[in-house]
Amino acid sequence: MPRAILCVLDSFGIGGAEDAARFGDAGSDTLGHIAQACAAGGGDRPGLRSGLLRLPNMDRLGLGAAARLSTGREVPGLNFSGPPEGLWGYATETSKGKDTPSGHWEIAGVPVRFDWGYFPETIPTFPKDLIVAIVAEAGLPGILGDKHASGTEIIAELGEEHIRTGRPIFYTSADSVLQIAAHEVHFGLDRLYDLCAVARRHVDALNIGRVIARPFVGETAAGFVRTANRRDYSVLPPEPTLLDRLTAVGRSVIGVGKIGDIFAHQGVTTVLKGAGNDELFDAMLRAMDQVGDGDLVFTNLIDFDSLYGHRRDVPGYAAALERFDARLPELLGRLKDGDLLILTADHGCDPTWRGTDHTREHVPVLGTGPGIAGRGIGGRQTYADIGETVAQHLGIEPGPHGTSFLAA
Ligand SMILES: O=P(O)(O)O[C@H]1O[C@H](CO)[C@@H](O)[C@H]1O
Ligand SMILES: [Mn+2]
Ligand SMILES: [Mn+2]
Repeated sequence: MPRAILCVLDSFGIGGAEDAARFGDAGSDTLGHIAQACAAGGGDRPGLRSGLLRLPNMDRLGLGAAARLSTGREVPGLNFSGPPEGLWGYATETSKGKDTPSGHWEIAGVPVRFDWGYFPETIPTFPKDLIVAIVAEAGLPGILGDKHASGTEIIAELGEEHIRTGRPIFYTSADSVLQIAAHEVHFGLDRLYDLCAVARRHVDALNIGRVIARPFVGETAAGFVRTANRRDYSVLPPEPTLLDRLTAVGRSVIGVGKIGDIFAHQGVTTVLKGAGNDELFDAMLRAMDQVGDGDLVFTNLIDFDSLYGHRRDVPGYAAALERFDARLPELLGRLKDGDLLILTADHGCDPTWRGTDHTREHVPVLGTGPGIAGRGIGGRQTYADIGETVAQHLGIEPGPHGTSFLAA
């Protein structure tokens, strides 16, 4: 009775990407740098965590071994000495971007070989005619921002002016993205969603991957917080993904967290949401009770990236990893005969790195399930090998990209 559980720890890179320099990311290493910082006391935060990074359950599956293979370096605190108990290795991204959709689509068997459109690191960043067209169609008094920014910093900077003027905050990043932040109450959540739908149509011609609604609440700069009502308006993947291939033959795909948004709601039969990694972990466990023979549970754990990676918060990232690792036995305990669990990531977001953007890295690939013997799977040349492994495990036809790492 084969089933598959694919769990993406968003942004959990393990260093070593051969093409990192092309992104200005040579030497970035999300796991390695967090572990080194923790070993040096830089991961301590009173009431949260302290000392060496402890990830014994992922390490036992082969995380430390995979990181050593990726970078050639030891990871402080990951000292599991026996042979790894899982399928273990890393994967290299072949897609041109280091963004979330590119990473997930490649995991699902569809590398992104075309160039996304990006906005330049100038102020203003957005083309004038684009903004004029959106402002006119949406009936806005104008916009604020119009630059590259961190989403939490820009609402602290411009949130009060936004409430005063009714002008939404437009910003972007190194990703192919137009983000719009607006107050849930003063501007209105539905109005923000409508505005994003308008913007989506206008950025199609510029080949922009996503428009993202970023609602927030609070009344003053110090008190603004983003809510869980973020919504992504994504373009469709360029080819049928693993999700499409499964649902086309009648299989169920439960998307947990952002998966539905990332795949533009294609190939997902059920969506389970949750606020934060713990709720999403619970939802993943529930999903495992709902799927049957030949089905897929596909989970994205976003906090690693959005709360800690982009915020360059080493203790927060370390604590989130330790929390996930501590709960991993709950997941392992739910695996039934025929199940394949794969833990991986979509890109890096090294919290010790300059700026606030993603980092181009290898990602870990750890697989396990009842009766699956531990074995190194090496450095995979595309994330698509993960999708093809799931395809083979679930007994559907192979796709055009990638190679399964299960025995034939
Ligand atoms: O700083 P925030 O708003 O979290 O933005 C981050 O989230 C966006 C979408 O994943 C990325 O483009 C990144 O810049
Ligand atoms: Mn991501
Ligand atoms: Mn991100």
